[in-house]
Amino acid sequence: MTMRLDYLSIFPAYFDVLDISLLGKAAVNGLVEVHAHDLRDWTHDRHRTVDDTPCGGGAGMVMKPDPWGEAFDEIIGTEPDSSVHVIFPSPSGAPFTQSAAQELSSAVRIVFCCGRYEGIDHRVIDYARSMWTVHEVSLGDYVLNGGEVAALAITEAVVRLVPGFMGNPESLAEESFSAGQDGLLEYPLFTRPVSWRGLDVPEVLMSGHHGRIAKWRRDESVRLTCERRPDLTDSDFGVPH
Ligand SMILES: OB(O)c1ccc2cc[nH]c2c1
Repeated sequence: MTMRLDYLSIFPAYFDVLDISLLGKAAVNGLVEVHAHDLRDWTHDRHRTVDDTPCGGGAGMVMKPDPWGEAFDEIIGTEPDSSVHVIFPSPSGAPFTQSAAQELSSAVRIVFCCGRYEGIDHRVIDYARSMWTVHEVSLGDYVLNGGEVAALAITEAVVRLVPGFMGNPESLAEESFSAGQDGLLEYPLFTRPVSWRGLDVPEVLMSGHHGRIAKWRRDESVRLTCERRPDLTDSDFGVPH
């Protein structure tokens, strides 16, 4: 199954980067198909206008609905289809999570709508909700200048989970937030040399004792999660003794 990814933006060149690294390889292997579109291609005036002043007043400009609607008609179609996932990155969106990435990794089509200015006329999102499966998502409690960087981050989080993408899928099981880690943060990692600038690899990791190593790793995951992400912990994790 090939996952089709579409990106609607006034800066489509942001997505040229998807031709490199693993994502580029996935495209070559037919796992994903990437299409970036310039929203201004669906404007009809000399200045290729995509924005206008906000109704009700206020600072900045709002993206007009018309170009979005015409782009939707051409790129996605005019018939409802719940299998199409339309993602609007937004500071006011729901937090994007690893479980959301996992769910989206089985999608056949994902369309990223990258806003700019103060945002997109809300009727565009309402219309999209009437037609497709819509996700308004935020990467965190900070504001970017547009949706493109968020779309790239979400793309990477999703595509790396597509079956066949990662050479060694086992590595996914032990990552932060993965089910195999019970949603905990990943433990600290070490490799050779064993001693480096007076800093040594923890002895337990060189012991060859798999049970002790597993316990050390679990304890470290719990400690780090309790310290850095108490929001992810619950009574089951407790605090390592
Ligand atoms: O922080 B964000 O993810 C984000 C997303 C979309 C727009 C549109 C204008 N500023 C934006 C910020």
